[in-house]
Amino acid sequence: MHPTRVIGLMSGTSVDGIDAALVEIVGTDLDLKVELLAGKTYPYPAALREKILAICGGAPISMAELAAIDDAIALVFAQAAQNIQVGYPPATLIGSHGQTVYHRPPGFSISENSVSGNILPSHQSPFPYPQSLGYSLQLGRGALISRLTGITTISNFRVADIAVGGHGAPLVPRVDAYLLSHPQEARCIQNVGGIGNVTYLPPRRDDWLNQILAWDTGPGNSLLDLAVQYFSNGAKSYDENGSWAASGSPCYPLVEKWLSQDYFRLPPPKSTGRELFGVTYLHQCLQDCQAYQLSPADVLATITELTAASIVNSYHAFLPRMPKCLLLCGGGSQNLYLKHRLELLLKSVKVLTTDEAGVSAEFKEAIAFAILAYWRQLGLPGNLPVATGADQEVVLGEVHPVTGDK
Ligand SMILES: Nc1ncnc2c1ncn2[C@@H]1O[C@H](COP(=O)(O)OP(=O)(O)OP(=O)(O)O)[C@@H](O)[C@H]1O
Ligand SMILES: CC(=O)N[C@H]1[C@@H]2OC[C@@H](O2)[C@@H](O)[C@@H]1O[C@H](C)C(=O)O
Repeated sequence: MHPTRVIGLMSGTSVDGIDAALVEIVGTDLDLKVELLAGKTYPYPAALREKILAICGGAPISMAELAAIDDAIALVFAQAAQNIQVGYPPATLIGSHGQTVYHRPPGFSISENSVSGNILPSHQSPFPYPQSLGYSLQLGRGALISRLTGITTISNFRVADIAVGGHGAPLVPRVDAYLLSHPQEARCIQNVGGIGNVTYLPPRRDDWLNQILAWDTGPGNSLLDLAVQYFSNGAKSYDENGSWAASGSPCYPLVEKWLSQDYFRLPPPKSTGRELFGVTYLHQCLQDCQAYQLSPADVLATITELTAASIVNSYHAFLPRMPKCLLLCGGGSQNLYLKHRLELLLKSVKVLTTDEAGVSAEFKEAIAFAILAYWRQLGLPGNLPVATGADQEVVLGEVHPVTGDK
């Protein structure tokens, strides 16, 4: 069987840049195999990053600006796709996640969403209006990426799952299941990006697929990155290796207070984003810290502890049993202090990275969107209803074929 060469493109909630992965894929599920030929992160131009972070933080934006940013993002994504395949035979498919700028889990009605005036029709609608559907907006339109690269592009992966009642996130669990499950061992795959998310994989026997669990654990690096920027007056964007936090001490009463927040108690399926764990949340944390006269290093240690404890507590609360092993991925897997805290809190659970199980910890999400695009082309479902809360499996992604003239 000839492998299919696919490019996966992803920019996550850290908004640090575009992760691009050029992969070769064979098989479809238990026989799925993926080889990473090249992986690279292309930082966003500073002005574009600032604009995206402002929108994510709720800054008002005109429709004209939205259109311009949508295309600016598509352009840098297309450039990333062109660059990653230099020196290789061209890919035949791109899976582009785009940039999330807004995410609303299901369960809110339109009237709860800061829309002034009643915008719903006053007459009786012939349809039962799905008041509580989620909404998730990823910018960087696939049609433009396809046009610029000359490669069929799949984008907008989250909307089909949302339309059948799901959160549209996390979408990586089905990929985790086929790439990282183990025949005898229960594992957790923990991504620590801007937001953290876990996939629990029981040993691969009997009804294992139906026993997978997954959810967003809460903040990954989002609060930590914002705090580092604040304390360094913008000179640093993250706590490299966690060494700044490691020089302080966590304030446990504050960690306890923050952990009592509703999101952490909510049972899965659940998803979140910078709308909750963003600038406003950090300001509240900084205000709470004042009462304890914490140094910047102590604040960073306390926020890192929140990330670690929210992850571990959610396992105790929502998993049928603790896993044998935890495989970390995402940028936070390089934070040695966070890893150390997780090891201490998890006691007998082995903490490794997905690299040690053969899947790049840095590029796993980009690889996942290459696989989701490949499944889309084969007409195979990409979501895992137990992870997203959808009422059925669905094929994910909108196809933007190449139009002929480039
Ligand atoms: N050497 C390092 N030490 C500590 N933290 C690091 C290091 N390298 C990267 N990070 C952290 O990882 C973050 C980027 O992670 P990643 O690219 O996985 O996030 P993302 O994909 O944007 O987020 P998400 O998974 O939520 O969509 C950086 O913002 C930084 O906080
Ligand atoms: C709406 C959105 O972009 N969600 C991201 C975010 O970043 C991490 C976590 O929250 C996860 O649920 C999701 O991304 C990964 C790739 C996913 O869908 O599995």
